[in-house]
Amino acid sequence: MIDAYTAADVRAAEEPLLAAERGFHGGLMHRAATALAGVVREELRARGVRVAGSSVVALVGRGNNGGDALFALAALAQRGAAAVAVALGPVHEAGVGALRAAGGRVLAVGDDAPGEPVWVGDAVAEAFAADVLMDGLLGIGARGGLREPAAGLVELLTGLLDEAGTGGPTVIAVDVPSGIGVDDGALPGPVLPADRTVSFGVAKPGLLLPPAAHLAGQPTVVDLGLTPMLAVHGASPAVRRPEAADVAALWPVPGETDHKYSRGVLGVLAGSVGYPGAAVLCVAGAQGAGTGMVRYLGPDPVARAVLAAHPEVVVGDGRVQAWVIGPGLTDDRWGVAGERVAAALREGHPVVVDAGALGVLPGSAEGAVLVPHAGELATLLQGRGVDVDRDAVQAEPLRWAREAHDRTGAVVLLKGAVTLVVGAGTVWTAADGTGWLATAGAGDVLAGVLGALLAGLAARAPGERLDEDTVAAAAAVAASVHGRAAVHASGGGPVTASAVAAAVPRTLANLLG
Ligand SMILES: NC(=O)C1=CN([C@@H]2O[C@H](COP(=O)(O)OP(=O)(O)OC[C@H]3O[C@@H](n4cnc5c(N)ncnc54)[C@H](O)[C@@H]3O)[C@@H](O)[C@H]2O)[C@@H](O)CC1
Ligand SMILES: [K+]
Repeated sequence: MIDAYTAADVRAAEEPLLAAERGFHGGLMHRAATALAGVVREELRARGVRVAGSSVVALVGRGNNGGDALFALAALAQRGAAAVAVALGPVHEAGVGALRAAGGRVLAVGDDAPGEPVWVGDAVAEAFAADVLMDGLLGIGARGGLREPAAGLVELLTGLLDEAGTGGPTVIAVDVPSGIGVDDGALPGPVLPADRTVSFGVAKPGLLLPPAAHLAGQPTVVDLGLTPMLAVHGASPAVRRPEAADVAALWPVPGETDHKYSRGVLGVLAGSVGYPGAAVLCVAGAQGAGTGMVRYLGPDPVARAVLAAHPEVVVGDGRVQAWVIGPGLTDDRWGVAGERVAAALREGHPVVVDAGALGVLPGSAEGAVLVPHAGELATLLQGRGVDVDRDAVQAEPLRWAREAHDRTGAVVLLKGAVTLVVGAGTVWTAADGTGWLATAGAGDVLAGVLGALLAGLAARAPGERLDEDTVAAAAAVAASVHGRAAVHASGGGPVTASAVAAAVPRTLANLLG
């Protein structure tokens, strides 16, 4: 599990350690900088460049984030790298001293920065020509986005990096990409996109939350010994992302005495004469995820298509442990869908609600998991009197997913390259897919996978309602499996929703094996 804690929790955990350090050389900043320098060396190796003779540049801001970057540069200079700090104001004095003592250079952008004064264009050129570029402008002490002159410099560099494609330096963000909303993943101003973020102690929410997560690259968490202090403070993770072991831990694996009913029966109310494929794909996702049985409800021609693809499906009503309601329904069926959602919730069954059925939710949909994309979330909120559109949802997905949770009582899984799951407690994310997964029908498969997982979990606890955090965790785990299946099916190339569903059993076998 990647667990992310808010800046305030990290500070509260750090403070007693920093106070107790009293200038001890091997303290937190030394550890952070040593680990950071180690990651830079890894990235140099990955580029086929030796440390001695390499070029490493850091953009350095006024706080301890800049201090980390300066000490890491000093460590690299000691190993023979040409290490250059671009200071954008007054910076960590001891860090500058260490860098200079190790033979590194300091360039100054702005009157109040130490070092050789340079024109911003020259600083950009120096940074762009490096093998590795560290972003140490702002860390967890950031208030709002980058200000000038850092903002302008980052905009120029981002433009150059965009044009360069895969050329240009490997960018490593120090703790967080500078200028992101550390706790909410917002982007209040320009941010340098990183290939990798080295986060100290624990991950920060902004590394896992869209839109900032898209600029953080691969997160690497360096253990600084903070975890016991976080526990002492009673801090709990603000955002979590399941990893392979967490998928395996939650996924219900059949035992010797299990039968189809004890493994979970999923009801699927999906598909229409206009969109029969949505039903077929949803059922394919559920079957791939290993549900005990699927009961399908829908128009005859669609039922025939479902049976043709999946002869093991039972058509018609009956006992189920969970529902998927909505994929591919046309408006003539929304009324039926709304009644079925309300009935399932009354009976205490988890319900995955998608597409058209999102518009016919009961006043309180507690117990449901809504699985909209950004446009559907905007429509759902508009229907409840909120003035918001798709672009606003994409700019602040956490805010609007939370708004939808607050207004409906349901767990909200907001689909995207980074999937967000918001319930009353911890926020969950998943980001295991590929860009190729943005294809028609992929959402129907996800609904089926999640429905199957919820049916399996509900079958394990007969007569009990699944608690909200379990449902939210299941939603993130299903999104992770769906993304991983897409990666398997894709092999780096295009992928269809059918191929994603077909890859789910293999993906689960790898995860559970
Ligand atoms: N204190 C330590 O020894 C440790 C610090 N760590 C590092 O320290 C960082 C936190 O250090 P700080 O608390 O100094 O915070 P930052 O390094 O994030 O810097 C905050 C400073 O920048 C200024 N600032 C805030 N918002 C700004 C904005 N939008 N534009 C321009 N300037 C702005 C403020 O004046 C503040 O002094 C962490 O992110 C991490 O990198 C970690 O290495 C762990 C140990
Ligand atoms: K940073």
